[in-house]
Amino acid sequence: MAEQVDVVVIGLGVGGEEASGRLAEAGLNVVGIEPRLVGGECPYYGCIPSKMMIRAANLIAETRRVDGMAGTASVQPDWAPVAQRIRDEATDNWNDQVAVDRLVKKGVTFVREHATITGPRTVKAGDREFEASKGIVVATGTVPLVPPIDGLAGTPFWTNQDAIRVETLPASLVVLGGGAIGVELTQVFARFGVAVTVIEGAERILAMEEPESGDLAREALERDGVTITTGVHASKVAYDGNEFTITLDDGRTVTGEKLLVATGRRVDIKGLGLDQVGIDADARKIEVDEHVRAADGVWAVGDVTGVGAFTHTAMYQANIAVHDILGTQNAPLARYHAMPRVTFTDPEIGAVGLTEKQAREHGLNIATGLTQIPSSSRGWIHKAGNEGFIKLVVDTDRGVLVGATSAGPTGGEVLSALAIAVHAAVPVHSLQQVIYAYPTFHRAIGDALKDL
Ligand SMILES: Cc1cc2nc3c(=O)[nH]c(=O)nc-3n(C[C@H](O)[C@H](O)[C@H](O)COP(=O)(O)OP(=O)(O)OC[C@H]3O[C@@H](n4cnc5c(N)ncnc54)[C@H](O)[C@@H]3O)c2cc1C
Ligand SMILES: NC(=O)c1ccc[n+]([C@@H]2O[C@H](COP(=O)([O-])OP(=O)(O)OC[C@H]3O[C@@H](n4cnc5c(N)ncnc54)[C@H](O)[C@@H]3O)[C@@H](O)[C@H]2O)c1
Repeated sequence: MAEQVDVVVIGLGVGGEEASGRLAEAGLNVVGIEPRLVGGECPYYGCIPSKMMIRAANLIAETRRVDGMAGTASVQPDWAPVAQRIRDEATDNWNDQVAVDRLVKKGVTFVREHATITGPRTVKAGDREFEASKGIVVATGTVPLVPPIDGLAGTPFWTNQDAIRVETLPASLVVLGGGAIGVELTQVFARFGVAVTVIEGAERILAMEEPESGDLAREALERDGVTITTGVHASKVAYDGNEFTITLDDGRTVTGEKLLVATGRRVDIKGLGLDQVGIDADARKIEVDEHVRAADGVWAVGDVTGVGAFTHTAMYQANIAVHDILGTQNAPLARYHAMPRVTFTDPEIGAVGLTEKQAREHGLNIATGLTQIPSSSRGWIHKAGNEGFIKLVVDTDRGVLVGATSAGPTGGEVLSALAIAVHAAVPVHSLQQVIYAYPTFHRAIGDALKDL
């Protein structure tokens, strides 16, 4: 017999953990189901450990900038403390007991099983079945997308999970895919002395961002000794027990001791039973409306919705689902026009809203403003490592920013002002009247506004 509850949350990554905890704290009877680690990809194999790696790699790069500016310094990179910190501080040796206890303390009934939807409002998990009077929240995230390249399957290639867990660095690494995961991890490993080659199928790395961002990231990675190949795909992969050989479309070959596949993510919802609630299980994502409702009695949050695969998006959507399920008056509605994202390379590349190309594709009349960080007062003072720029994309009919990129030593932080401007549609005329503190990196926003 099905156990009667209020809500069943399937998948306890960032989105599911937030939604289930909040609903239980609000007094609902909530079951959270997760076969792997409570917290999901971000704390164990994603954001947190990768940013710990980046912190370490950036310390090395900053130390190397001492010469000529503050004396002399040398650094002998050592991966051991990085691996140790990830094991001890970030992941508890990939043990989620603390997260499980935290969730249970909030009142969630935790079930460590794989869940399947068996009918409207019913979910099976192992030998238990639940009937959820209010409904089901699907928060099953994504898995690495592995392209069907001849020979690749069956080789011991890395995904992000292997790269995050690495204890001993290889001498050389080939990275397939120059998106967020590819470029962040490439820079880390290169700064620790690994010979890295990136193969990116698009014309630029960070292909979804402004072309200036891809160019900046490329220059930074090349300064770190990385070899980058763009505009070409891998057609064949071979592994001889010691080394990978990747054959490219144009006949060239690239070799490396390890191969990291970072070619995007895909939802894995085929066996979830979505057809039981009228959702297409063959779709590439679960479509949601402004309440993040996917069907009657079904909400979806996080990467599975295909709306920007970021932790902040999963949290944002979880909040909307929670309010909708609780029936809050004037509940918030999902709006994605000011979606922020930061690629944590050095320089950091933050962006919000539309790129210039996307804005033009939307049929908007556009003006852009661009300024270089090294030519700002603070950038000039900063000197070594000051590369970056601010680019603004303005809808000239409405007189508001619809997108912006902020790249530089604190690009992700400077982005905050631009994110608010895009989110709240602050008139450009008003942004031009702001007093930007001197000499900050964010004062360059004023310079970019003058360039419009
Ligand atoms: C290397 C890397 C670095 C990243 N860095 C950042 C960053 O700096 N900033 C940022 O914002 N984002 C970053 N991300 C993205 C971020 O990790 C994801 O957007 C976030 O984890 C999505 O949360 P989620 O809850 O949607 O899914 P997930 O975290 O993927 O969790 C989904 C959970 O659902 C479970 N599940 C799946 N199927 C079932 C089932 N049938 N039954 C029960 N449970 C199921 C899974 O086991 C999993 O634990 C990074 C990702 C990677 C890989
Ligand atoms: N700082 C952050 O917020 C952060 C960091 C890492 C990951 N993430 C999230 O994780 C998601 C997944 O990251 P990702 O880097 O795997 O995906 P991505 O979609 O960002 O980039 C994948 C890249 O691989 C390329 N590619 C695809 N197939 C290829 C092939 N066969 N050969 C060569 N290149 C190929 C694509 O052109 C693309 O540039 C991101 O979209 C992002 O949302 C966020």
